Amino acid sequence: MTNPRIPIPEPSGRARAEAERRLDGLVKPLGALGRLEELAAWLSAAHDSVPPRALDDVRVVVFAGDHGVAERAAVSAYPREITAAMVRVFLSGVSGVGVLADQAGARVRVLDIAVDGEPDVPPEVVRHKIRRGSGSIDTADALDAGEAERAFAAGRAVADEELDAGAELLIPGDMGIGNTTVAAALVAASLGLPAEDVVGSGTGVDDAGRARKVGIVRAALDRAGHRAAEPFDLLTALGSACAAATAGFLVQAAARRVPVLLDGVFSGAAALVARELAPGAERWWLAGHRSTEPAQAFALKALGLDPILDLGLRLGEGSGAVQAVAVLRSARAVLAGMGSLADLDLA
Ligand SMILES: O=C(O)c1ccc[n+]([C@@H]2O[C@H](COP(=O)([O-])O)[C@@H](O)[C@H]2O)c1
Ligand SMILES: Cc1cc2nc[nH]c2cc1C
Repeated sequence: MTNPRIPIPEPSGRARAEAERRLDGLVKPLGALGRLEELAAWLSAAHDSVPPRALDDVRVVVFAGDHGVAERAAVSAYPREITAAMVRVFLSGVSGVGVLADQAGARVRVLDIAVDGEPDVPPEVVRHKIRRGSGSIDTADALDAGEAERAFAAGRAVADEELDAGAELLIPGDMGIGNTTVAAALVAASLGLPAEDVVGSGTGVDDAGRARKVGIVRAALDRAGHRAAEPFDLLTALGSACAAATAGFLVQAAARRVPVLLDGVFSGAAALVARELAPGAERWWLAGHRSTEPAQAFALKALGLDPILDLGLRLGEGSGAVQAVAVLRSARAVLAGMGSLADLDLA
């Protein structure tokens, strides 16, 4: 299978340099606004504008799906039926990300990409559905031939829908019991790491549960770790329809010059694979927060991304990233509103 590289534009180096020059002249000691200054320059480069434009229209898309590993072994602290039930919770507006998105003035859309079942939801929620569940990666491929490409294209189409409707910042959310096992396998295969190093406790499994997850990831790597060189083959073997759709979503935002705030371990793993399909796309992504999952730390390090927030979150759904929106807006406000050192009346 060939790897169709997707061209990604570069953020503006000119705007970044201009932002850095202006930040140095603001009414504060040099560098005193720390990471906010770096984010202000980053956003200026993305928008090719100093100050950058306001981020009024922020959208979270939650990609929901089931994973075969959760059926075969107790890899999660919760039953797989939670995935379908949570789709209804997202629709009712009382999910964690729903409440936190309200605080940020962001919208939340949920899509059933691969929930195992036919939930009673409006047709638009299943419009991009690829399949019911994904294969158990330790014993079989997650996806059938062609499904990774179809899910990736669906993710791109979803990003296009949101961007055409006016989105100025995209956040990928995830919902899927068992998905931290799949994310760990993708990161381990991509980076050549052993299962023990990447597996975490997900929704809160105990030591025995974590040991079971390590065993599953090890078996998955033994079975198909050698297929990591080709991104669609990797997604087919060790990923899921949601991972492929999330990767497409991330790539399309970058292709259209729109910033993304990555969330936890699942979007981190998808981003690692997405970068292989679209080198340079990572320049349009920020890491919204640090999750408790070790695989996320490895993925972000490999992508050269440093999390904005570190709140000990492990919810997924886009819940950490959406809280970083306030920080990005603050970074922009500094450039847009602060006075200059040169105007101080020191007499
Ligand atoms: O975002 C994270 O890093 C994260 C860490 C732990 C758990 N989660 C969420 O919990 C689910 C996966 O956990 P598990 O234990 O079922 O693999 C899935 O719905 C994720 O959104 C998410
Ligand atoms: C209730 C619940 C909500 C979630 N949201 C994301 N992952 C989740 C896992 C569980 C168990």
